[in-house]
Amino acid sequence: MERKSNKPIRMTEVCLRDGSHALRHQITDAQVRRVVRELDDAGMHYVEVCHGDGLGGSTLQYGKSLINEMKLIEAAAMEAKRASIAVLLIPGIGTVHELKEAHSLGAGLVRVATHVTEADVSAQHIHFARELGMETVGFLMMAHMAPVEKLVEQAKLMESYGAQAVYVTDSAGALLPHQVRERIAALHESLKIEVGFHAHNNLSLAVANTLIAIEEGATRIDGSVRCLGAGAGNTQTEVLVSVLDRLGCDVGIDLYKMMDLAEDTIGPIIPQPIEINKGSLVLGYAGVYSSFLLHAQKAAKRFDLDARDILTELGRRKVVGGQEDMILDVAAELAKGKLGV
Ligand SMILES: C[C@H](O)CC(=O)C(=O)O
Ligand SMILES: [Mn+2]
Repeated sequence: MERKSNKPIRMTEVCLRDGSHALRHQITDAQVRRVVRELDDAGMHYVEVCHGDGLGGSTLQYGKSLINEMKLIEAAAMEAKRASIAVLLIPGIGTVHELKEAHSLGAGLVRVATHVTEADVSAQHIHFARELGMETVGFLMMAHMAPVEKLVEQAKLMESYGAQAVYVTDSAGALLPHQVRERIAALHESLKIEVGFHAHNNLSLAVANTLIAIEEGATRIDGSVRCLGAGAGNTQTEVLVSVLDRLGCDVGIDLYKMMDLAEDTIGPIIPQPIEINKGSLVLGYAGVYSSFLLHAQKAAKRFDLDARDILTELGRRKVVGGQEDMILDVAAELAKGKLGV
């Protein structure tokens, strides 16, 4: 495979963070321990562990965690011999206090996540993480909502604050292949630091888009084993590793071990198939944050509505991560017949 970067590809497994959405944040420490142990043994580079909405996300608004994420981070760090434990932090949801605690328990990398046009709110957290000595990465969410020039501008801000890599984050699984190509190419050209890509599979494009990202120079790549992530899940790790292997690109991850983990360890944890169904498809089609799916389905039940109508209206309003309260507002308005469907 032709790649614009000659740096090694390093993968982050997100099933224990993005997958937390799909599991309604009910992950146990025993599950975390087993998954981390097996990922570590398979050669995974980074394993992200925390609430689905990042540090501090366990709230009524985002969903309460069964087990305190700090306990999960500590358990993960105890199991990982080679892999680095990563956490995600959305400034405002998580604070520097939680970051400090996560670091003291063994987290080695933080991804500071903001909406794609709001990189400026990441400055304090990026600086703080660098002072702690953590590997520090910027994560620009809902990347389909900004034109290429804006994305480059925002990524450069994160670079100037000290980020060591910046991700294009396709939170809604809405980016089309040519849009991934132009975004990653522009960042690879404009930044001195590494570029990453995080996909959601709502339009069944996650693996294909990830391959394009790698061709265009992305070297930090996210996957979720068995697609365990929000919406239709992420780039399926074991599938990506297989395809990369077929393309002659060795990422140093043991394929059979990943397959066994997907089948024997993750399979029994998943309460419902993570698939492209009418709900997750609408996420990608309408450009809605993937973690809104289960909240919208719950609201649809409560107000006797079709979740697709709620999601479509949220997409029309260009709602972004952090505006989860809008899901109930929109559902209530639809139920009162205030909005046409
Ligand atoms: C907090 C979000 O779930 C982060 C993420 O994985 C995304 O935007 O996608
Ligand atoms: Mn995600």
